[in-house]
Amino acid sequence: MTNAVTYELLHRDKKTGARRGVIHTPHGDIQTPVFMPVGTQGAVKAMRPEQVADMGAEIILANTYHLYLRPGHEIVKEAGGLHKFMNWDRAILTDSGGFQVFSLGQLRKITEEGVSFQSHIDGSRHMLSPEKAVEIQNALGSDIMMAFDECAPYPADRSYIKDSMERTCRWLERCKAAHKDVERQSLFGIMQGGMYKDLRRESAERIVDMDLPGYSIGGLSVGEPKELMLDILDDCVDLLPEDKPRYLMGVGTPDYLFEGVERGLDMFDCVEPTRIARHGLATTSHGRINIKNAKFERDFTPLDPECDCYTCRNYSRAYIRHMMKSGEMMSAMLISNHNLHFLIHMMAGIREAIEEDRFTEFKKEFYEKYGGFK
Ligand SMILES: CNc1nc2c(CC[C@H]3O[C@@H](OC)[C@H](O)[C@@H]3O)c3nc(N)[nH]c(=O)c3cc2[nH]1
Ligand SMILES: [Zn+2]
Repeated sequence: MTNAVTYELLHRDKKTGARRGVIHTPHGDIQTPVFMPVGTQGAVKAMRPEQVADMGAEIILANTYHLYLRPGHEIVKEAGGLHKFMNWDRAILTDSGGFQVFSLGQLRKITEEGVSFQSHIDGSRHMLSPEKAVEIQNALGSDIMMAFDECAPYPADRSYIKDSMERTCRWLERCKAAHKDVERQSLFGIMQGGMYKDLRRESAERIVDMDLPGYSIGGLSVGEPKELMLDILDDCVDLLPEDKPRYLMGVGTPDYLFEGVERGLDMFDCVEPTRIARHGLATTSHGRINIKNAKFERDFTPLDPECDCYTCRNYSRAYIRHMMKSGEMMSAMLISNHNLHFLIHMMAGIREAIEEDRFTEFKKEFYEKYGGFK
């Protein structure tokens, strides 16, 4: 019985925890460390799949909660599955909806069975359970399925986090029991435990015991201070198996990516690159720029002079500013393309640096040019 998804460690940096690997999936290999563009509702916003593939993305995310509510997982299944439906033939990771249903606040009720909630679209009532989350992801046909978990809020007291983490472990047992075709899709477990290192250790022990093909660290990037997240990571990344992929959910911006890689994490996802693009913010080698700024009105240079993406090869800051100021969709298309390319390209640089045992130097060079992080 071979798992759909397997990990191969290729090289580890001599001075830090950074590691270089490959994740083998039924829809191709993923070079790690990897940044995964987010396509929550079945599209990476303002991007066509060919563009996302051309810039080197080997895996994208989609979301169980959103696709279940609209258009419905049965429709996606009838269409031949999510790869066919969205015209993406590389790897897909679907998040379980754990994060979404918990961020619905008052509109949801948690029981041992699962979470009942009101749709943010039309107010209709639904129940997401571990079994339901697995059924939906089976219908979507993603290569990596995330377990149904509770992404606990921050801050939260210890007793809440303990109960929540223990329930998430029980839900993981149920996800594992419900997922049958392990050769077609791999179920990843999610470590919870809030900001309590002992609860994180207990969560790690219990989920690693279930011997799943891969694991993620959840419950972070939920508003906690950066130092706190890094302190938690210092303690818990190595609790996850060395021979499996380690995914940090919802992270992040360039600085967090470097910090996560340095601690031995392999996979990252964040909506930021496309979300900030829609507000006119571009990530460049010399920090972030807000294209709406009047100083770009007659600036005929590219967003980032060191970037070779489609946007930077063909358009100026003045033009993109004009597109943004006149409300043209082209601004979101061009800046999203650049921001994603920037992160994908940055990760390629990180992979190369790890191979050549110069990750620390690469990180230092990047930080010196990029300047202070937001
Ligand atoms: C941003 N910070 C953050 N995101 C997180 C996500 C993904 C959000 C998912 O929601 C959408 O992005 C907001 C995308 O589809 C993404 O996969 C998480 N998902 C699960 N299942 N469990 C977690 O503990 C969790 C924690 C997160 N922290
Ligand atoms: Zn560019």
